[in-house]
Amino acid sequence: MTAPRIGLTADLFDSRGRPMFGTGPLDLLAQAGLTWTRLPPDGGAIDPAAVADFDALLIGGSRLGEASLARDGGRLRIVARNGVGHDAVDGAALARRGILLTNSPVAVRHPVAAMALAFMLALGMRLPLKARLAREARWAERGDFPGTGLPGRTLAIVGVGGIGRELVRLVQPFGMRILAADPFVAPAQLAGLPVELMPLEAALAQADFVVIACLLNETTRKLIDAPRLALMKPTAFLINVARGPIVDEAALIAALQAGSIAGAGLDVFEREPADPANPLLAMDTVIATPHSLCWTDGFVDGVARDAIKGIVAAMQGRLPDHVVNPDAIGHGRVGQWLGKSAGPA
Ligand SMILES: NC(=O)C1=CN([C@@H]2O[C@H](COP(=O)(O)OP(=O)(O)OC[C@H]3O[C@@H](n4cnc5c(N)ncnc54)[C@H](O)[C@@H]3O)[C@@H](O)[C@H]2O)C=CC1
Ligand SMILES: O=C(O)C(=O)COP(=O)(O)O
Repeated sequence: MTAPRIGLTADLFDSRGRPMFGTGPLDLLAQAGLTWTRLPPDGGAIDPAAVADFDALLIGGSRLGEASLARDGGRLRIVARNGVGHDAVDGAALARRGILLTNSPVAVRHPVAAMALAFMLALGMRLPLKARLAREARWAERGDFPGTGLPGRTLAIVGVGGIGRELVRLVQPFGMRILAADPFVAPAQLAGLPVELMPLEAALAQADFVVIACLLNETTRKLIDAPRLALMKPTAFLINVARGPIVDEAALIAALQAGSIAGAGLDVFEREPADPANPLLAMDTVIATPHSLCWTDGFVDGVARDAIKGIVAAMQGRLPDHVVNPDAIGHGRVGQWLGKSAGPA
């Protein structure tokens, strides 16, 4: 039996070639006698060779669809998403071959909700503009730009899953009214939370701050389109911490240019990396960050630890936590390795 091979996608490394989560999470592999390999840059989609030759993959934002599975030889046990959103991975195609797909939903909650709150505070206080006034010695103008405080204002959260509910908890001290639009959340999940569940349109029309925190799928693609943006107040801010394609970007640009909404906080874009010519990047009313504002120490370490624990479990013949394509579990391929270690390191 050959030593198990574990591949890490190239986008999990920083610009100097170091794992972006430091070495701590990788120690979990070493402690289990497992070694890892950095995969070559994949141009955005997992190379079929990675599926042919590896027992486990830890993946950042790379796409993995049927094309990536062309050389599957039956060896790959698990694809672990280093994050929670798995819209770029075809979990059903993996399940058909008996390959587990896992994600890391726990460690993301606080940092991503905190990122949404950071956008709310920074947009409301006009932080980038005020920082520029100081840098350019324009103190005389500081009274020209009153901000928007959070107390007494209305927050609408689109998607009250793990991140959305953490945001509800985080904004408690600010005394906001909190609306939620989520057709699929179980009422029990909102029990005890001071949230008014309502249709999206009603929430958009009343909100001063709208935070997108739902997943991307075919029901949420362009969910925030021109007619829905038109429902928002001209004083309201839109914040997207989830996935770019949930918002119709051309419609958002038009709404900002027309002043029909006050501003936007965007960590995610329809196309990533965002085109440098994207007008959103040049607007004074927009704070844009490169899909990484929440990458604090706790986020990068915690997410990678959870994902790597899943890989260790599968390599040791155990079912990992947070399997997002449970249909894979009944497949004969899983039956062949369950209870069996992937082999000596
Ligand atoms: N910018 C970043 O770095 C990060 C972005 N994310 C994104 O945040 C998303 C949410 O993460 P979690 O809260 O952990 O996921 P989750 O699965 O716990 O919650 C997603 C929520 O969206 C809701 N939803 C589904 N369809 C909807 C619709 N049509 N309208 C409104 N709500 C709808 C679901 O019912 C669920 O409550 C992830 O899927 C990911 O795309 C997550 C982590 C980091
Ligand atoms: O967890 C997610 O869905 C994220 O977007 C964060 O993970 P990433 O930064 O894409 O590796």
